[in-house]
Amino acid sequence: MNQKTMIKGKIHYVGVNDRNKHLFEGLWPLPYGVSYNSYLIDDETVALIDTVDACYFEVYLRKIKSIIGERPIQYLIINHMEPDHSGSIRLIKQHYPDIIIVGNKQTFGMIEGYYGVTGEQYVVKDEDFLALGHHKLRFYLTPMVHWPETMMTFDETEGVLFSGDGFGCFGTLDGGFLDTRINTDRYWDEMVRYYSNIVGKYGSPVQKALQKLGGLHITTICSTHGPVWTDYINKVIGIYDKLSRYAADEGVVIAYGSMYGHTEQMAEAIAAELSAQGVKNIVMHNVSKSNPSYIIADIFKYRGLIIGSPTYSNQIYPDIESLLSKILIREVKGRYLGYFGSFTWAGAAVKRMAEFAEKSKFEIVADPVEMKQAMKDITYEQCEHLARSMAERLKKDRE
Ligand SMILES: Cc1cc2nc3c(=O)[nH]c(=O)nc-3n(C[C@H](O)[C@H](O)[C@H](O)COP(=O)(O)O)c2cc1C
Repeated sequence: MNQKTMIKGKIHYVGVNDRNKHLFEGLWPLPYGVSYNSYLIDDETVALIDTVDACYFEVYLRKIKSIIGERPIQYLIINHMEPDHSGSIRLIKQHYPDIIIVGNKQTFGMIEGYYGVTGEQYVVKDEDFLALGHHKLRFYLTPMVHWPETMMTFDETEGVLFSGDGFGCFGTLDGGFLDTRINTDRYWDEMVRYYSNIVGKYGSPVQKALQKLGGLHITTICSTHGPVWTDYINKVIGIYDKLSRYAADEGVVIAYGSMYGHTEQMAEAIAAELSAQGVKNIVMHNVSKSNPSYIIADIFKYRGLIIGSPTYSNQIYPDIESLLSKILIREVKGRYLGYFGSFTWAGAAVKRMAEFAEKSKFEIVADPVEMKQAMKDITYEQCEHLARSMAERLKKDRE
């Protein structure tokens, strides 16, 4: 058995690592890099599942050929068309001109549009089937997890789910790719950050996909990003299930902007009182310093959210405005909200945050606190009142 590529049965890992990209989607930092996973089934009929970013094509092709030599690949199964996975379709087609591309109705328009690739197709509907020999594949359409064409491929022989971006996470695969052969510690937080930022808006389609997959006996999850999961399947599915229900733990994220430190002092006063009230999980983010992907991840983790902003040119502080937009886009649900702001001559931030509060449909725990210029005794009292109200609301859920 070739432990460097072998997963189960005749399934091999042929993915690559990207240690060069700084920002995924040009937005989200990659401190541990990212992997683009592709899988090769070296059966009587050979199938390739998803491809990799085109930058890595040479190393990718070498991996494929190290397994099948000069044998042809009959099928290229496309679970997801995002270019970090579909990027090598045209090059694969050039090397394997007779390859039959497998996708659903939504897939092929995108293949032609992105890559000008046409040719023989197998257009699958939900639960259609493809036998390769030992491995027997069934296709499950999972639209909007997180593009319209997304689908998953299930190998009924060995119980292996090729899940596309579903169950994915950031982080390269350093040496091994199987969860049983690597230290998985660094992937858990990166899974929450990946889900909340990349897939986060699509909680309801993810729930539908989980229901559809609920009856399958899954022994292995082969996602397009991160480790191949065998030992931690329940944990991985549990994380995706919890996050897609917007369920969260007891705790409070305080995200604030501050130019000269006064709004920050309000945040400090709130945090100190929350702690005095017995709230243990308090995460403070200065939005000018924390990348928003970490703030969003924490907002998915915790039920309490307190936002603070100075008034800036009669508006909310720009980085707070951007954060509020990210929260609304992701349609985060079921959070308890408090907010506070500051100004020097005419306050606007608190008014604008009230508009956000209404749109978010979050439960507001107390009146907002608005401070003119600097902290006074009354500001401390108001901040502490806001914190106590948040703590009380969180504690109710303990009952
Ligand atoms: C570029 C700029 C624009 C500002 N615009 C307003 C404004 O429109 N209305 C206002 O009352 N204060 C305005 N301020 C004052 C800030 O709101 C004030 O300095 C801030 O609330 C203090 O909080 P901080 O110490 O946390 O930055 C502005 C300050 C700056 C630097």
